[in-house]
Amino acid sequence: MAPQGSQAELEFGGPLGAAALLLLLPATMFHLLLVARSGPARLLGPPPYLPELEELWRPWALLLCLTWLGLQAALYLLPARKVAEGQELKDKSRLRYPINGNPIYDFFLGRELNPRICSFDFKYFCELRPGLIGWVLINLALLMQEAELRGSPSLAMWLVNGFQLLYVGDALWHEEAVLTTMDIIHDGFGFMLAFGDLAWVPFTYSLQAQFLLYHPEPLGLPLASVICLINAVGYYIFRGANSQKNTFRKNPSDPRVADLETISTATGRRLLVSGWWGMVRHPNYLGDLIMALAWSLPCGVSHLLPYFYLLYFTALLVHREARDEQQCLQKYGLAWHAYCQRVPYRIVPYIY
Ligand SMILES: NC(=O)C1=CN([C@@H]2O[C@H](COP(=O)(O)OP(=O)(O)OC[C@H]3O[C@@H](n4cnc5c(N)ncnc54)[C@H](OP(=O)(O)O)[C@@H]3O)[C@@H](O)[C@H]2O)C=CC1
Ligand SMILES: CC(C)CCC[C@@H](C)[C@H]1CC=C2C3=C(CC[C@@]21C)[C@@]1(C)CC[C@H](O)C[C@@H]1CC3
Repeated sequence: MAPQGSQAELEFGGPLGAAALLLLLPATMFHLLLVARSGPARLLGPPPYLPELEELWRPWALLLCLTWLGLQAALYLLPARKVAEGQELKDKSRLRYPINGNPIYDFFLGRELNPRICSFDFKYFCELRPGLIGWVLINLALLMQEAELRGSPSLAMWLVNGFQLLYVGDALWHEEAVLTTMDIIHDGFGFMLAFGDLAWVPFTYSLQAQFLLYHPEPLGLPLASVICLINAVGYYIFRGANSQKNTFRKNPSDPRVADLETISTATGRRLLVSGWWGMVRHPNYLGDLIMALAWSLPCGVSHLLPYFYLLYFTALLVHREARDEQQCLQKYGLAWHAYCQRVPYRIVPYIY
């Protein structure tokens, strides 16, 4: 069993890294929001102005947030829903309580793996609905604001809204797949996921639409078609890879995956070594990154700001891939080494 508590290897740079991220993440989010609405929209450099403290406090904004969470929580609790069985958890239901846990590190990553009140699972609830749907609603509000401002929404705004709506719709349609992510199985529910899900996703993932509202970008049909093609290629790889693995994990004899080549592991689970998962070790990340590029391109190339998501996401996925690699090495040992030899590239064929 993987070491836990005080013996576990610390991630995210340990307490120092966690302390830095606690400050950096909210500061970055504020910086991006302030800069997006300024004329020069400079990603690097100080923000154009700092709002007064009173400007940051609006009772109705708090009420709106609480109402949004309350509404989502009520919908989540509706009795008419499918109940899915989750994966075996990292702690195998045996709890250990180290006395001298580091409070900053624990606050960032969360001590509690899956906090629940009755059947209300805080982490699962936050991971998808409020933040992802909130992101789409913010995008839509920006589209409507642009229509009010300029008579009709621009083609660039339509593309950004359409692409991101597809992405969120896909995540909600395949909701059950979230149960196999490391966020649910491995990470605690701390600042990273609470802030990430509820603030970072809706406010920074909608940055392209925010940028377009203040910095209109003329976009011709030929270029728009190329961008649509890039998004379609990304989505094809992303969905193909995720569905192939999910189908295989659910039922390895399913005709759609039964012919794929696999290697056995000591745990009894097998690893795919052909199909999407024989191309690179994380084909789904590759597709996701191609889509991220397609979301930025409608904003033109005059500013770096709309490419923030692509840059951040590349860093997130490289780090996530390394973490997943460690976890797979612990789970599968020699079989994982064999897989890495057979499929040497991590995300981008022949490059990385
Ligand atoms: N937009 C965003 O901000 C983010 C999006 N994502 C997206 O979410 C999706 C889920 O990503 P994530 O949770 O990181 O992980 P993955 O869906 O990539 O799952 C990784 C797991 O898949 C299994 N696996 C790995 N290789 C193989 C293989 N060859 N054959 C069979 N199983 C294999 C292993 O688990 P096991 O063997 O136990 O099944 C491994 O731990 C991705 O599409 C990603 O792009 C992720 C993070 C952020
Ligand atoms: C605030 C930090 C910099 C990092 C926070 C990370 C979170 C925003 C992401 C961690 C894993 C995520 C996943 C998704 C959204 C972003 C977070 C919460 C998806 C739900 C996006 C849609 C995909 O289809 C599934 C993803 C699972 C992981």
